[in-house]
Amino acid sequence: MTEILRVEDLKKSYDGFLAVNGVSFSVQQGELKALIGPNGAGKSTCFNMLMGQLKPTAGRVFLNGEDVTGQRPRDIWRKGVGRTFQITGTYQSMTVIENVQMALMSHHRRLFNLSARAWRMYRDEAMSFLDTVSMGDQADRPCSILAYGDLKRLELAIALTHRPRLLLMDEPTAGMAPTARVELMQLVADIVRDQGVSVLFTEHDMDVVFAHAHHIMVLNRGELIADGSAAQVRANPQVQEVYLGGGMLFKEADHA
Ligand SMILES: Nc1ncnc2c1ncn2[C@@H]1O[C@H](COP(=O)(O)OP(=O)(O)OP(=O)(O)O)[C@@H](O)[C@H]1O
Repeated sequence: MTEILRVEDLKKSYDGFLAVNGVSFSVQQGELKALIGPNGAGKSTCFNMLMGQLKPTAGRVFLNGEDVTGQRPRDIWRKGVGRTFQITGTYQSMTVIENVQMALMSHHRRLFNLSARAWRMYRDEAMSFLDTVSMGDQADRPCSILAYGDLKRLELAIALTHRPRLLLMDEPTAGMAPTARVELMQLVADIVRDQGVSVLFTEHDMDVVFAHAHHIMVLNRGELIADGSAAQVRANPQVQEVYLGGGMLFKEADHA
C-alpha cells in the first residue's frame, strides 16, 4: 500500500491551550478514513493544519513522503490535496456546468481566458466530471435553484477537477436529510474505489461514518484515542466512554 499522508506528533496551541496534542496517523492510497470526535475535540484544527491554513505549533505533515509542514494552502493544493467545506462555495449566478468549467480553467491555469473557445474546450471534460457525480442531466441549470444535496455533489465534482490524490472533506453531509447523506457518502465511496483517490473526512453522523469509512480515528480533547476498523473503534472502551454510555454511539450503526 502507498502512504499518501503521514502526520507525526502534530500539536496546535491557542494561547497556551493545546487544541491538538501530539496527533500521529497516516492515510493510504484508496483509503476512506473518518476523523470523528465530540465538539471541540480538535478536528477542524487538525484539518486546517493539513491544508496549510494553520501553522502547527509542533509536529510534521508529510505528503507522498515530502515534508509540507507549514506550507501555504495553495502550495499544498498544487501538491494534490483538495478540500470540500461545510458550506458550499459555488457561483450561484452560473450554471452547474459553468462552475465545473471555471474549476477546469483554474486547473489548466487559464482562469483569465474566458473566451468562447475556452468555454467550448472544457465543456466535454466538465460533463464527464458531472457524470461522475450523476449531475449530467442538470448541467445547464443555474446553481441558484439547485437542491442542497445537488450543490454538495457539484462541489465534489469541482474538487475532483483538480484530480486530487487526497481529498479532505469537512462534514460533507452537514445540513442534509438522512437519506441524502447516505447517498452522498456512497458516491464518495464509489469514487474512492474507482479512482484510487484517498479521502479523509470529519463527520458527526455516526451512521454515515460506520457505513462507509474503511478506518475511523477518534479525537478527544486534542488527543487521538483510537485509530482502526469500525469493529475495533466500536469495541474501544475509551471511545465508548467519550460517547457516553457505549450503546448510544453505535446503536443505529450496528449494520455496518
Ligand atoms: N482560533 C482559535 N482560538 C482559540 N481557540 C480555538 C480557536 N479555534 C479553535 N479553538 C478551540 O480549540 C478546540 C478545538 O476546536 P476545533 O474547532 O478544532 O474542534 P472540532 O473538533 O472541529 O469541533 P466541532 O466538531 O464543534 O467543529 C476548541 O476548544 C476550540 O474552542
